[in-house]
Amino acid sequence: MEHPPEIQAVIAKYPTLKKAFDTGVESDDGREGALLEFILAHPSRIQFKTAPQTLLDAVDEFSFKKDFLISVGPHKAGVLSDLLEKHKPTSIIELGSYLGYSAILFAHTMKTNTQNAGGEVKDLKIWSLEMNVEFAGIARQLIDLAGFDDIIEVVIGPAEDSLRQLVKDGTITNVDMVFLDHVEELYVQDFKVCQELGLLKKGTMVVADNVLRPGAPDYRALVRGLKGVKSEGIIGLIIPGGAEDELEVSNVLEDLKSGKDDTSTT
Ligand SMILES: C[S@@+](CC[C@H](N)C(=O)[O-])C[C@H]1O[C@@H](n2cnc3c(N)ncnc32)[C@H](O)[C@@H]1O
Repeated sequence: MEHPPEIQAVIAKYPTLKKAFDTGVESDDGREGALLEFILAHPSRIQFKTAPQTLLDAVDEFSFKKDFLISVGPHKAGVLSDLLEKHKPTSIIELGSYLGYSAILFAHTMKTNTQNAGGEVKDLKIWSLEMNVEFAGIARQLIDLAGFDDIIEVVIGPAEDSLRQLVKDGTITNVDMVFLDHVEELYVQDFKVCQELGLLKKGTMVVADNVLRPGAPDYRALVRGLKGVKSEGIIGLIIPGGAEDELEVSNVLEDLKSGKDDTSTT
């Protein structure tokens, strides 16, 4: 397939992006199983539990050398770690686990922050919601290899159903952070589900990935127009390739009403 010169230059520099540019396919074509095999045979594997960053580095290495992965990747990982260090969440709901990269990043950062502050690691919790059973299975294996199976629970099913069930059975009553990283078209709907379930309280931080690429303009307009929410975009790069994207970081300043149809704006 013939691409414009700027795309050809990107592909020449980052060959693992070729398939995505040629076919539009970025996941679910066998690469996830190949990643698991790569990780299980990786020379750093004996360090994964003692130094979980080595596992994330190995996933990034696969994305650079073997096949592109739709994980947040190393640049956005830095942005997210900084946010966690500032906000210090102890409970997180993530919509879209994929292979567990961001969940492992969150667990590692939260655990390090908590230990540095003399807090209790046993109080940390991440619910990572994933509807693809194969991806969820690989995520659980990587989470186990990184030693975070006590902190991260991968919940299989469509995010909306899992959110409703977790709240209904009393597993979740409130969270410090929501990470939206599943499908941009569902950000508005699932943000409203979190609101309806009473999860968006004063102090909650909601972070949404990919608001520029592929883009979530409706979501951005919603959170920026909501009374009681302070929202801004932070630049994050898609790696490999270096394409500029933004994460929308929304801090809830007052409890958002849990009325189902409440969409009150400033
Ligand atoms: C971009 S990936 C998530 C990447 C992950 N957060 C990371 O950085 O490692 C999006 C994931 O959301 C999942 N997904 C898509 N729609 C979903 C839904 N409605 N509920 C739960 N998961 C969904 C996809 O199967 C895919 O694994």
